[in-house]
Amino acid sequence: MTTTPDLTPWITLQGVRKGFRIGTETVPVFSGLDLTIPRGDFVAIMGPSGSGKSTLLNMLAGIDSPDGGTLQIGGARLDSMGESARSAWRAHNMGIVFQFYNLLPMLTAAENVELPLLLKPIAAGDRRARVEKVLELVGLAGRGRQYPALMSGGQQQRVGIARAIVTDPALLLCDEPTGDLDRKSADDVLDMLRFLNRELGKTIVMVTHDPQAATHARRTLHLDKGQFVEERKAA
Ligand SMILES: Nc1ncnc2c1ncn2[C@@H]1O[C@H](COP(=O)(O)OP(=O)(O)OP(=O)(O)O)[C@@H](O)[C@H]1O
Repeated sequence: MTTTPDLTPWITLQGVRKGFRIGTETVPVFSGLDLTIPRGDFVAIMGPSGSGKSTLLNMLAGIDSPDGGTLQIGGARLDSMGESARSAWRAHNMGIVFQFYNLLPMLTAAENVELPLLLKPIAAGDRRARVEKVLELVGLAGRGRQYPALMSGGQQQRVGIARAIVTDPALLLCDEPTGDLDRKSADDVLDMLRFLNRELGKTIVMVTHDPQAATHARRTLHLDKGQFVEERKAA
């Protein structure tokens, strides 16, 4: 079954302000950012260095909080939550895929994938079954005992994706997920993300510098000077 996003906004940013204090001054990054993303969408965020892509992703992840405005995901108002509520919310509702994988080198692929499940009341046998299932889903069946250092970049990123989806979150945030990969491995990872979006209905927000990576998304938003200046619907 191929899923299509319904058009009801699921992620909503309204008038979001965010700046960073440098010495006595606050340098604004966003002075009234609006954004809506429906559930089931796959959005690529592009923009020049320093335009605020990571700042946006950190706010969506609940790692950082807006200075003003509203940020809502599903029914949750992230802007009015405290830090610990945001991290609990994050653990239950989203997975994050990083540019440099962020795998722990002393753990096997399967142990890395298992980590987010350790925070949940799941029996060890069920945990391992779930890990095996997601490793299979990302094309790494039987590779669970391997250590990350012995895997290619593309395989390590697949482990990163497996770890991000093992708790079955509705939202995946991807920060330059192909930035460290050659074209072939990048395309494999992008096909994987597209599968997760189209077939499993995951909502995906992906920051990327790579225009070809962006073509895998349903739409691309260009961030410049604190605003989205262009929106292109994928064919
Ligand atoms: N912790 C911080 N303290 C001070 N300034 C910051 C901080 N984080 C980001 N900034 C500033 O905010 C602006 C946006 O940074 P951000 O990292 O979000 O941009 P970006 O679009 O992700 O850039 P890149 O493509 O280079 O990763 C930049 O001017 C940056 O210097």
